[in-house]
Amino acid sequence: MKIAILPGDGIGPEIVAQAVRVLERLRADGLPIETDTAPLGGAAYDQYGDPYPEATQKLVRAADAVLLGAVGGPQYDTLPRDMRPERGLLRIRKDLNLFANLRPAVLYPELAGASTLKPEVVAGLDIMIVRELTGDIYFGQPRGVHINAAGEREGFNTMRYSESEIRRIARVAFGIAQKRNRRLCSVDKANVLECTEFWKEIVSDEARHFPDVELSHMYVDNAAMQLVRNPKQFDVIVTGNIFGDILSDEASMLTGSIGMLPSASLDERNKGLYEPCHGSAPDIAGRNVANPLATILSLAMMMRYTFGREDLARRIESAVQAVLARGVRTADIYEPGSDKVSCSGMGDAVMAAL
Ligand SMILES: NC(=O)c1ccc[n+]([C@@H]2O[C@H](COP(=O)([O-])OP(=O)(O)OC[C@H]3O[C@@H](n4cnc5c(N)ncnc54)[C@H](O)[C@@H]3O)[C@@H](O)[C@H]2O)c1
Ligand SMILES: CC(C)[C@H](C(=O)O)[C@@H](O)C(=O)O
Ligand SMILES: [Mg+2]
Repeated sequence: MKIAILPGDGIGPEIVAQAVRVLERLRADGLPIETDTAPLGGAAYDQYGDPYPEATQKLVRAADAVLLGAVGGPQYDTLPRDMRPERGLLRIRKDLNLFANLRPAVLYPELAGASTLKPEVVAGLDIMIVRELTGDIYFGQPRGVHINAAGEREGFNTMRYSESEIRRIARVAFGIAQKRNRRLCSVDKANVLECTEFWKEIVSDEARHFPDVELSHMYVDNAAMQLVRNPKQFDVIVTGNIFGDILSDEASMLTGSIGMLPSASLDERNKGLYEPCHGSAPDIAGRNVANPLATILSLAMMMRYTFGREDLARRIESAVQAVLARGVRTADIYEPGSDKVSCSGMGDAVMAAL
């Protein structure tokens, strides 16, 4: 099992360090893990002048799975676009063909009070957002800023999806729905955007192969509203890159904090990159206060999806649940009366519960 570790920027190194402790425990218990570390994002730009340098490319291409912290920071926001940390992240996703991004929003019962929504609205929540990750307005050409016919500067990006891109993500989402409660909601803006009307047509066509899954469609603006009105109506959501980015951040607050939301980004053969859904949180970086659970839970997803080790995934998830049940909380999920710990303190608690 070759695992590439990319700590990234901001809180990335702090949260990844806690997940690596968990990995090391699994290795000590006999799991044949080989790890190697490389920079991505701003850290890579600082070292190599490239947010996705060759050394990192080599390492991740040879790995079975990648564990990533997060990238980005205000000091990089004025760099030319291709040098920015976020571009490094988009390049690695494209390079490894990680088109299927799974973002499960699961509420641990102990955190019902940490959500900003009423406990009865979120209690028992378990939804899976399947976000297409290598297409859409993120990668469509042309893009840029030019002078238009009226002589004015104009910025533009292009929303684009090919039929095969839609079919393959639809098949992944239907497959996941089959193993859950067999309900799939495809989110689009088919009332306005041709590209997403095409999305809806192709997803509907794929439904023929999955007669046991109930397919519904929803406009993205309504979906944003329904997610906070009655999130438990959803089982699996499938959507494009930009809508999935936004809806998954929204869904994170249903679980108490963005610091709780893990993700898996998979290719056709379940090689994967695993990262928390949140960013590098420059506002709290370097203070040892970030919540490492989304990263630790991403490691659980790695065991499940890339290595087929459901037992180890459950072991990690049970440890997280046990720690939450004991009232251990980082600042983002803190409630009066609970036991407030640092980022590494949360790591200590998870290690003790493993
Ligand atoms: N996958 C990624 O690497 C990724 C994802 C999103 C944003 N970013 C980048 O991160 C930088 C900051 O972006 P942003 O501020 O919009 O989003 P962010 O997710 O980094 O932070 C949003 C808010 O959530 C808090 N937060 C995030 N993760 C947390 C954690 N683990 N524990 C506790 N609190 C946490 C932050 O302190 C902040 O208040 C930008 O450069 C952005 O481009 C990277
Ligand atoms: C940093 C950015 C490129 C990234 C995205 O938009 O996909 C992030 O927001 C995410 O959700 O992983
Ligand atoms: Mg995002």
